[in-house]
Amino acid sequence: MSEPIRVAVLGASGRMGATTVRAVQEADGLELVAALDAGDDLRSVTDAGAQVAVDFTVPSVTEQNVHTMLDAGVHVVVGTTGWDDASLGRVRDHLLRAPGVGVVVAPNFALGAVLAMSFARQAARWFESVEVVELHHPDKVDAPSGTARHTAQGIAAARASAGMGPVPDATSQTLDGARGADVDGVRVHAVRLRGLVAHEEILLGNAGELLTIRHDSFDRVSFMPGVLLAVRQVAGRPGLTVGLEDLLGLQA
Ligand SMILES: NC(=O)C1=CN([C@@H]2O[C@H](COP(=O)(O)OP(=O)(O)OC[C@H]3O[C@@H](n4cnc5c(N)ncnc54)[C@H](OP(=O)(O)O)[C@@H]3O)[C@@H](O)[C@H]2O)C=CC1
Ligand SMILES: O=C(O)C1=N[C@H](C(=O)O)C[C@H](O)C1
Repeated sequence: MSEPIRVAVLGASGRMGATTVRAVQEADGLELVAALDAGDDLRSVTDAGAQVAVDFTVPSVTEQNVHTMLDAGVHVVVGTTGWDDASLGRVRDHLLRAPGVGVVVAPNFALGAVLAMSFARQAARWFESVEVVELHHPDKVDAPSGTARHTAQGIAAARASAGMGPVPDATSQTLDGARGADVDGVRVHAVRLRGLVAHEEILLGNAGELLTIRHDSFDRVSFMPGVLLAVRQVAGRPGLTVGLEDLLGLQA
């Protein structure tokens, strides 16, 4: 039998970190060797001999955590949101100086959410109108969600490559925020409600018809199959992988 993959969890006391700690402890072929939270010294990741670090911390620290892990030669699976082209670019550059090391950054590890994004990209070129609504628990610190941004960016790219123009919208008088955020020309709306976990609706409209693609995470265990898949695959994927699509054999 092969040796288990040694895993560290960063943000281990948080909602996602605690769920990940349990999932790693229960998973075949994985061994939890470190569980860190705010204030802990990242050197304990390497002291514990971790091969893969999973980051579910906060947008303000996640990039620095990844650079520190890369300097230590540790593969990283990142679920924390807040990434943009600039921060991803800095990690890509850093990886040139860390040959053989892999980083997977995924805005959503729920298999249904990844499929919903893929379906939305597939549908995008056939619908004149599209808007994204994300709905989350009220303790979430960022809006719109990383998933909604990724969804909107994918839809916008699909529309652009199909040569489509802007989404029709005659709004000229509005209260600030009423039309949501503009992500590459796609309107994104964020709802925060006690009782929710993580949900997304993609609304695609044509004259006389509406296609709704909806995904619901009712429990954080929904993210764990994707997290464990990434932990198992990251060492075999040197460089930066953004999104789980490639790991699931879906078109990004
Ligand atoms: N990709 C995906 O599938 C998913 C991604 N997420 C994302 O994951 C992130 C975490 O979400 P969630 O678990 O709900 O948030 P929580 O606030 O519950 O957890 C974050 C944890 O990180 C800790 N933390 C803060 N700074 C550091 C640090 N420097 N080093 C180590 N730990 C630190 C926090 O400690 P303290 O509270 O003391 O500051 C807290 O325990 C968010 O960005 C969220 O959007 C969430 C769900 C799924
Ligand atoms: O904070 C959360 O809860 C979630 N965050 C991620 C995001 O911003 O997309 C993933 C999921 O939506 C849950």
